[in-house]
This record gives sequence, C-alpha cells and structure tokens, in this order.
Amino acid sequence: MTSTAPDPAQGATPPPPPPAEITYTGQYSVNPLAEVSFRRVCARIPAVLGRIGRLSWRIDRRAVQLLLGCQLLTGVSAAVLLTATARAMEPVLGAGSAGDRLRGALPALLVVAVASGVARTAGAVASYAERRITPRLTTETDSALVEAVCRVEAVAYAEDGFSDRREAAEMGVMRTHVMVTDAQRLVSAVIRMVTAGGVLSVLNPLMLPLLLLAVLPAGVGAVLSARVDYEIHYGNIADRNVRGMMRWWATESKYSDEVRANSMTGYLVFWYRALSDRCDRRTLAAAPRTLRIALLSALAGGLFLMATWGVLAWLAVSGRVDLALAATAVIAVQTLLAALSQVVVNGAAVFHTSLYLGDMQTFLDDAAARAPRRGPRRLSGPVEEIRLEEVVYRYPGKDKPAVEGVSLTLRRGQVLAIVGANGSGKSTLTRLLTGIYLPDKGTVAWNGTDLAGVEPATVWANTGLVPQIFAQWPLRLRENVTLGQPRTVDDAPVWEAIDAVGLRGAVDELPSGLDTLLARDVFGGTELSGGQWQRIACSRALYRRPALLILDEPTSQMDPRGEHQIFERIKAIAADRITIVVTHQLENTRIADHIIVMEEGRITEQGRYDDLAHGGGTFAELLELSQDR
Ligand SMILES: Nc1ncnc2c1ncn2[C@@H]1O[C@H](COP(=O)(O)OP(=O)(O)OP(=O)(O)O)[C@@H](O)[C@H]1O
Repeated sequence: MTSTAPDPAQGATPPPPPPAEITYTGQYSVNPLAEVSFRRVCARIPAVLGRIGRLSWRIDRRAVQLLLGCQLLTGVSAAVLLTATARAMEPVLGAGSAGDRLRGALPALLVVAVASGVARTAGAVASYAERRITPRLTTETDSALVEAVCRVEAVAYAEDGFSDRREAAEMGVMRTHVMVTDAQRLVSAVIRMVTAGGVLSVLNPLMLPLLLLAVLPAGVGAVLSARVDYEIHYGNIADRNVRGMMRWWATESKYSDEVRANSMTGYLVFWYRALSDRCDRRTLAAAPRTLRIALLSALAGGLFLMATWGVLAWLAVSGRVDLALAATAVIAVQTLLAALSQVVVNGAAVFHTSLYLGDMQTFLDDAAARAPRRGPRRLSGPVEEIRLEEVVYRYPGKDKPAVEGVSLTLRRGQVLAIVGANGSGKSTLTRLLTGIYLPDKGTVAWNGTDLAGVEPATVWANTGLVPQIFAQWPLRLRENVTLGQPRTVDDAPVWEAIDAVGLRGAVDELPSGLDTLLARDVFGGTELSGGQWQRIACSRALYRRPALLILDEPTSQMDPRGEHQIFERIKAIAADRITIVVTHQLENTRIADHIIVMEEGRITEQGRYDDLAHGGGTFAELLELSQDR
C-alpha cells in the first residue's frame, strides 16, 4: 500500500499557515499615544515620581529619607565643589612662584577633595537605599496585580481584551525594577544641574541658555524614541500574550506526551517563531524612525554645543572674563553638560516607565472597579433552599444566552443531576447557582435572599466545587486538600477526606505522606496519575463539608472502583447538604432525586431516573446511545 501522507522527515510537509494576525483588543484599540502631546508628556513625569515616592514611602520610610538626604548632599557638594574650584583657580593661574601659588590654592583644593569625597559617599549610600526599596516595591506591585486578577468578578475573564490588558499591566510590574533607579538618577541629575547651572550663571549669564539649547534636542529625541518604543510595545501586546501562552503549553511537562505523540513540535515551534518574527518585524519597521530622531537630535545638539564652546572661547580671548573664571567655566560647562545629559536620559527613562506604569495603574483601577460589589448582606445559617427563577445568562460578546429561562428549586438533602449535550449550559448553570456569575435576568436566591445583594465570600464559604478542569496545585498534598480552608494542626479531617476518595493507600506510598510536594518539575516533588489528581480535587471539595456540593464530571478520569466509592460517599453525606452532579455517565444519575436535561441553555426534561429512562425523550435517547456498543 502506498501512502499519500507527506513525510515530515523528507521535508515534504507543506509549511503550515502562519497564525492569523492578532490585533490588540484591549481598552486601547486606538493607540493612546496619538493623544499624547509634549505638554502631557512633561506633565506625566511629576505624577509618576509622586506615585513612586508615595509607594516607596509606605514600603520603607527610612530608606526614602536616606535617599533624599543623599540627594541633598550630592547637590550641596556639587555646588561647593564648583565654587571651591573657582577659588582655587585664581591663585593657580595668578602670579608668583609655583610653591606660592599652590599654597594659596591649598585650602580651596582641600575643600574640593572633601566635597568630592562627600559626593561619592552620598552616591554609594543612595544606591544602597535604592536597593532596599526596589525589591519590595516590585513585590508590592506584583502582588497587587495578582490579587486584583484573583478578585475581579469572574465575568471579566470572558471579556475581550482583559487578558491583553493584564499583559500590558505585567510590563508595568516589570518596569518597577528600574523605576526607583531611574527616578533617583533623574532627581540627582536635576540637583547637579541646578547647582552647576547656578554657578555658571554667576560666572556668565550667557552660558546657561546656550547649554540648555545644546541638550534640549537630545531630550526631545529621547522622549520621541520612548514614544516609538511604546508604540511598538502596544502593537506587539496581543502577539506577545499569545506567544507567552503558547510557550507555557508547549514546554509544560504535563503536556509533553501530547506534544510528542501527536508530532506537534514542528508546528508549535513554527508558530512560536512566526509570532516572534512578527513582533520583530514591527520593531524593525520602526528602526528608521528612531535613526532619524537620533540623527536629527545629535545634529542640533552638536551645533548648539559648538556655539557654547565658541562663546566661551570668545569671552576668554576678548578678555571679557579672566582666565581663572574661564577655566572654572569650562569645568562648570562639563559638569552641567553631564548633568543635563543625565536629566535627559533619565527623564526619558522615567517617562518611558511612566507609560507602562500608567497601564498598570489603569488595570489595577479597572480591576478594583470590577471587584464584586453586590451588597452588604451576609449569608448565615444552614442553606435550606436555593431557588432559581427565570434565570438568563449570556457571555459577553455572545449572541445567544448560555442559560435561558431556567427555573429550579433545590432543598437541603436533595441530589440533583444535570445532563445534556456539550455546550448545553450545564457548567454555566453551576456558576450561576454558586454566584460566580450573576444572571442577566431572573434571580438566584439562597434561603430566599437574592445573591445579587449578598457579599460573595459568605456564599462561597458554603460551597465546594469540583470543576471539570481542576487545578493541580504545586503544593504539598495536605495543602492540596485543605486549600481555601483555615489552617488546622489536626490531620484527622484531612485523612477523612482522603479516605472518602479511596486515596489512603496511594498517599501511604508517597515518600513523605501528606507532606509530599505534588510538583514533578520541582526538585523533591512527586507526580500523581490523572485519576489520583481527580480524587484529590474531590477530597478538596469534601473536606470543606459544604452546604452546596457541586461535582462537574467528578469521575471522568477514575477507575470504576474510585467512581463507585465517590458516588457512595455522595449518597452517604447527601442528607446534610444540596448536592449537584453534572455528568455524561447517565448511569450515575440513578443516585439523584431529580434529574434535569439541558438543551441550548433550557431545561427540556426533568424527573426521576426511571421516568426519564422510559419517557421516550432526550434522556432516553442518550441512555440508549450510551448502551449501544
Ligand atoms: N468563559 C466563557 N466565555 C464565553 N463563552 C462561554 C464560556 N464558557 C462557556 N461558554 C459558552 O457557553 C455555552 C455553554 O457552555 P457550558 O460550558 O455551560 O456547557 P456545558 O453544558 O457545561 O458543556 P460540556 O458538556 O461540554 O461541559 C457554550 O456555547 C460555550 O461556548
């Protein structure tokens, strides 16, 4: 038999199509830089410095005080240094023997030495203070971002651009690494600039404006380049976001079998490269613009600088300033020039950082605005009844509701089974029942209280959920069971939850029992099988002893013994709670007091197992199909 399939080893596989162009769908679908005027650019820098200052002050007040003190010392010593230099120049360039001139200059030279020593020490201490602030500043912003994402209303995840905006905010967090350094260097350069400028103005008022003109083009150039960089950053956000996800999925050990056995490596690498190339193309396309900016600003700056030196030479040659003053002016010009360049470079860096920090702040503000604010009511007492009335829910951006007009009453002690085709709205219904989503229309009420007005944490204190796709936390086994509950010193309830899912034997075989780290990729970690992980997810929900227990395909990876054990357990503890089982294994619905069949978001059939199995409806049809082998 001859095969027509292309042989990748022969290189006959046609290249896969490149990934579709992704456009940034976030809040800034129109580039915000189009709005940025030079005036706004300048206005933004003090705001960023203020934000950095406030945050740093909160984190380490003493380090900030140290930093400011050092800045002040740097400025004062720079002024002293220049003035003493001017003093030293007079005797050095004056008349008399070399020894006399040196002796005359000695006191001023000593002041110069002390001032430079102080300036250097202050610089070193300032950098120590900055290193004390930066790590905690980064941790603070990073943790704030993680917390903000964890706390938003879950519906935000389904909204277009949320993930891209989060990616943009991540960049802000990364920039906090350099934020204090940039700000500190800027402030210190400004101080040096002011002192050197002051000294120079005293020497000759004409020099200062000329020097300012010499560095102004570099400043404008740096800000324009930062703008271009930011534009590229924005253009690349969505691609970078997808690339980051692809990287994780392609390299994560959990998916390594699938990647290899389905020969995905070639395409994944191609995909990854294609995204990277596209990012590079955008970056490279901007290179001529940055070159033009750099050349023009260098040209203009060079011309003004030549004029400055020309004026200084003319002043000295024509005798308008004496030689000692001219020599000091040369030093002042050099100092001022270095300080001005630092101001320009660090000002541009702060501006650049401020753009990313702006994104981070916008995201944090947005996330804070999206934190659940449903009302002050708290849920207390045992949950006796959950009632849904004409509930409708549509995901953002979708045309059709995922759940449409569902009414249902559940009482304590009842076991409800939800069945239906893929995409019929079963999981969405469980999210509505637990208050993870609030309905667009209709009500979900617990003990007669509409969840729309209830503090959600008080609802979730009563729920235990085994989702279809559950997390495999890289924590110790004990924490994998107790996560979400207050810490206890007693392991007995943990073992009870482990026994309930039949996992004691497997746990006993682990190298450190409950202390075993469940993360294969971490040194000393261990991995469980898929079914064992699912048993852990079930034990986590059971450990909570929730008033509402929801199991969404809880046994899909389990062997028959495990599945039997879980369902026996569900029956045994059902009297104290409301239990909901979502399943495609229709035989498992026998344990339910009530079964609902969902189709296209609606309940189309309901009743007990025997009635539905012989009712001639969808349930009976699905049951027959499941038995037809
Ligand atoms: N996060 C989401 N964002 C947008 N649409 C969603 C989201 N989750 C589900 N949907 C859509 O809502 C509909 C119902 O999905 P749901 O997950 O509730 O179905 P299900 O009955 O649980 O399916 P399955 O049996 O495959 O688990 C589907 O059309 C699905 O595409």
